[in-house]
Amino acid sequence: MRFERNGTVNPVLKDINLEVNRGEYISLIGHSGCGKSTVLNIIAGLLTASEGVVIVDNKEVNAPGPDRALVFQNHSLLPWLTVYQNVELAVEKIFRGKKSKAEQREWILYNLDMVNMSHALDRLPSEISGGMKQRVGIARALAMEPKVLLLDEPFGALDALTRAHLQDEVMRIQGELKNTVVMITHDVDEAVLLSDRIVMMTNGPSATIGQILEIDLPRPRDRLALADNPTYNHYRHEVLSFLHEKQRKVEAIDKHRQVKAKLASKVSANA
Ligand SMILES: Nc1ncnc2c1ncn2[C@@H]1O[C@H](COP(=O)(O)OP(=O)(O)OP(=O)(O)O)[C@@H](O)[C@H]1O
Repeated sequence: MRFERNGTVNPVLKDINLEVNRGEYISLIGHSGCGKSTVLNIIAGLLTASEGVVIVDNKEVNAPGPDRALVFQNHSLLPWLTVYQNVELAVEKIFRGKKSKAEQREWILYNLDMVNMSHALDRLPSEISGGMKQRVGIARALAMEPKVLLLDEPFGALDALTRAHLQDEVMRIQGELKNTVVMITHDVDEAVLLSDRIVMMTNGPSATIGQILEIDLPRPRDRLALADNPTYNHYRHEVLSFLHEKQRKVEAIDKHRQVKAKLASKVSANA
């Protein structure tokens, strides 16, 4: 993937080749700016790859579609609609002519119940907490019955307790519905806890997949029990060492640049 701005070409991603199985939970992890959101936006059809294609269910996709629902870090609810109406909007769009009004209502309630939001159906987004907004965003995405759920740091803006609670809910829902999920995260514990595979990306420019780690931990997973589990800690260590090794490289390159710049300034001062 290349971005062009003011006549300058910026190569962001290169050779991203990833096959995701149906029902699999994949996390993308990598340093800030390496291109994770770009990958997700290409899958969502919001960006078109400079080269290559995205295939979902044997079909090439190059525009947004209801088969791929995206949930952002900053909950994107419409502020003038209630919790119920926010989900209703998506459900009406997808199921118009396919489900009756009563069936649609049942489906909206079912999905809001799934994320434990049945108690706040008539509240506006401004009247609920950040974690609750994120739940509604997830319910709205699930209600679209997407083939692929795309989560862009869905828990990033939440406090630790709410984050843990919502992670558990997403794990439970995914266990029930067997959604295919691609999630961006910066949180190593979150990646290990939730994923079947962790895709670790190298630093940009021309970022690519550096390593893929398979997380072979039985489900359902319990965060407390896993804290003392040596296999869990091994996976955690693998991801941390990947990220730190890459980080060291960045620092090494920066140092190299600093040294070069210092030398250059000395040379020009002596000239
Ligand atoms: N529309 C765009 N036009 C030009 N450059 C872009 C555009 N979108 C992203 N970039 C650049 O592409 C690179 C990757 O950005 P991206 O947002 O995908 O990274 P990221 O890994 O998701 O970062 P973060 O973890 O900080 O959210 C960055 O250098 C960014 O500045």
